Amino acid sequence: MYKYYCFNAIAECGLANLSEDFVPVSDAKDADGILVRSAALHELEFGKNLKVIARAGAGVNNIPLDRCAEEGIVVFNTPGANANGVKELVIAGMLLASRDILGGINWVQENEEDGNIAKDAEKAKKAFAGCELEGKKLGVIGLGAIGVLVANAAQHLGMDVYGYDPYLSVESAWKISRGIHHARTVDEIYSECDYITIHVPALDSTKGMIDADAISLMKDGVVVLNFARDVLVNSEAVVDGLVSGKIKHYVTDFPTPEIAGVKGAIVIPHLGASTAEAEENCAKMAVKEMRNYLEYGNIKNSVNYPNCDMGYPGDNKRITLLHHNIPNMIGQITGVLAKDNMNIADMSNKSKGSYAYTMIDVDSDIPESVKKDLEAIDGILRVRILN
Ligand SMILES: NC(=O)c1ccc[n+]([C@@H]2O[C@H](COP(=O)([O-])OP(=O)(O)OC[C@H]3O[C@@H](n4cnc5c(N)ncnc54)[C@H](O)[C@@H]3O)[C@@H](O)[C@H]2O)c1
Ligand SMILES: O=C(O)CC[C@@H](O)C(=O)O
Repeated sequence: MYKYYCFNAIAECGLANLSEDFVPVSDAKDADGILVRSAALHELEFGKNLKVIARAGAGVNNIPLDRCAEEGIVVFNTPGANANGVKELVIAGMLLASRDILGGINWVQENEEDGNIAKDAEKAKKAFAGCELEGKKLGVIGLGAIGVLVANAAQHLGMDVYGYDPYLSVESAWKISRGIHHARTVDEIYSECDYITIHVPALDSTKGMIDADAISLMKDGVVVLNFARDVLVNSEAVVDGLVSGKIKHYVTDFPTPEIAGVKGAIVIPHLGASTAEAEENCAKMAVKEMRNYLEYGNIKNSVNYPNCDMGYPGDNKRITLLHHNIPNMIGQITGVLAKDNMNIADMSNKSKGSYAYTMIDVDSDIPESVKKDLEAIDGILRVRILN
């Protein structure tokens, strides 16, 4: 029996994929697994039974990844599951910044009682005229699941698209349209583009990257779009840019007190992934990841441990070990099994940064003493016996 706790509303169609072996609990401290969207978990003290956190979404800056790794908690996210929803809102954001659609809609609402509204609209509309996207230069910073979709869609709209991503994955390279220009430096994006959209994770290396220096390189009247995270921009610099007119519009999915009321800011209440499709995709993927890990120990799409998948153990018994990525771990682990005369049928060991994961299938029952002996090895963070 596995206990799980949901920190946010997780789409029902995902939860429906949990078997009757999974029961919801009302206190996160009792859970084996946590499902979460954007709730901040940094201050949360984790229960000792917690083994997995599955983030139904892409960004994991709401989760203390290193503390989780040290406490033997595997954190997953759902790569790409909400990318299309965000892409569509970014395109909408570019249109809102190009045409004064919001101003026009407000004018109609303010004049709803006007019996001559049809005629008066024809006079008023010149105040809301804009420009087209076609032929304009778009810079996309970060060509992951979202950035690639935005770049390709913008190209289909006739934009001249530049992409910058020094860590481009092979998967993204396969997906990106041939016509997207490869920007070799981020400064090239800043200086060349009329629209700049950022799709990178919030990391120490990316926080505040749109600062006063970056903005000073941009064209006058640039449109900056941020559907990734508020902390990627220096708010003060963006507000200064809007006030001076250097930035024509700052379109963001992240309301903050600094930016919310500033003229030229188009602020959306974090709706990028709020589509039925995105919520369902994320919930299904997060539930699948949590289930596969709790039931079989398989890791796919973890952000703090390596991927490692040995499928279904069949008649074998499975031991899984989360540990530090240090020398002689395998020797010590197999030494414990050898002492108890256990035969290894299959095994896998993978590492990611400072952490590693070992899965071992044996063809006999596993005595409780083996678990204790394995836990006693220096550097072992969690041992599970999946009988
Ligand atoms: N508004 C929303 O609702 C919403 C929804 C999904 C994701 N997001 C945010 O968008 C971010 C991107 O999502 P994704 O699904 O595309 O993630 P992703 O991991 O698929 O892509 C991120 C890309 O950024 C690149 N990158 C990292 N550092 C970079 C740098 N310094 N310069 C340029 N590129 C860099 C990576 O190589 C990767 O290709 C997430 O981390 C999350 O914060 C927001
Ligand atoms: O869950 C959400 O609504 C937002 C998720 C989004 O910010 C993400 O990083 O995937």
